[in-house]
Amino acid sequence: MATTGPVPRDDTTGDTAPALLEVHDLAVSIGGHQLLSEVSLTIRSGELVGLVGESGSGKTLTGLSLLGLLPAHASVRGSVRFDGVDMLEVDAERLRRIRGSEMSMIFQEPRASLHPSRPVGKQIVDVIRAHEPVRVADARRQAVDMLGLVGLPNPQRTMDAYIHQLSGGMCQRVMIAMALVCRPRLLVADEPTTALDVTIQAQVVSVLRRLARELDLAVLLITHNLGVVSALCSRVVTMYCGQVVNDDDADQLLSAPQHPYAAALVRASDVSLDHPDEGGGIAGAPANPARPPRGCRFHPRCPYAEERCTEHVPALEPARHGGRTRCLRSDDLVLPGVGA
Ligand SMILES: Nc1ncnc2c1ncn2[C@@H]1O[C@H](COP(=O)(O)OP(=O)(O)OP(=O)(O)O)[C@@H](O)[C@H]1O
Repeated sequence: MATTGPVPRDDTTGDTAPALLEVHDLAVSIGGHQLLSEVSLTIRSGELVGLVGESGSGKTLTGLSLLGLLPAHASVRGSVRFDGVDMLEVDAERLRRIRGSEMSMIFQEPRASLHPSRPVGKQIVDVIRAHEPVRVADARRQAVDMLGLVGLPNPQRTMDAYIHQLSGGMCQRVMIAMALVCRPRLLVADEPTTALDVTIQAQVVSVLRRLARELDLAVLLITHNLGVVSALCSRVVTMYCGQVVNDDDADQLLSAPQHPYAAALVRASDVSLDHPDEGGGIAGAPANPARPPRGCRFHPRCPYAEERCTEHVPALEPARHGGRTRCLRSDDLVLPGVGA
């Protein structure tokens, strides 16, 4: 797992801020296959939360669910409340207004989300004018300001650039500017640094961290990369096989994880940090959420599994050292963290 290097984290958000987003028992099926089940998580105003897990664990589907961006044929149950609004019940027009102006999402490949033959400035102006009744000249000023805020060196010139004239890191900053120009309260960032080299990853992380503070923005950061998470997030939600299995303070997760799968992820990232040639994967193949194993979904790969883990389904419950975890053995296990 690549990392961004040691970027100090900002821990200024206390746990007393009101919940901005509350997801409760979210379940998503597509084509008759249940891909998410019992997904619950909370994000407070201004909070930076990581969403981690191996490929296929359901991170992106969770992110898309929050913004009502799942395929039309998906069936969704549970509840997603954003600032008091029930996102699963809201009508299409309200949803369109919320997206972009109150909640935004950015993706791994900014070039795929930006128009190739329209200057980036015009694309940002379009977003502003889709949400706010402002004149083009005012929208242009806002766009230039935002391009400056994300740290692009010459915002005026960037306004007229096409994406093929910009580097990957600059495109990602343009994408961030576009997502934040209407000052949303929550940004869902899906692998925003994965396509970038390590130095540029660190720059993008530091831009997100600064903007979160300056704009009082909450961020749900979806990533494989625990280095990026530890640089940015104060809390980390871990998914396995379509479920949340652990929800913990970032320091707790890294130093003394409370779920065997979370511990395996931490260990895998630590191994790849110290000994990149060793790869650092987790033994065994990830379970398929459409055909989960009986009992605890992680038990076939879990070195700590007992007989009961093969039969009983663990609930996501308060853990010994704070946070919540989904493990029948959470009371007696002591799991190694980074550097152990
Ligand atoms: N539109 C879809 N139709 C059918 N299955 C889907 C669809 N989107 C995702 N899936 C399946 O749902 C599961 C979760 O996918 P998701 O993309 O949310 O995982 P992820 O954790 O984000 O993985 P990655 O890190 O690779 O992006 C996977 O088994 C995936 O194949």
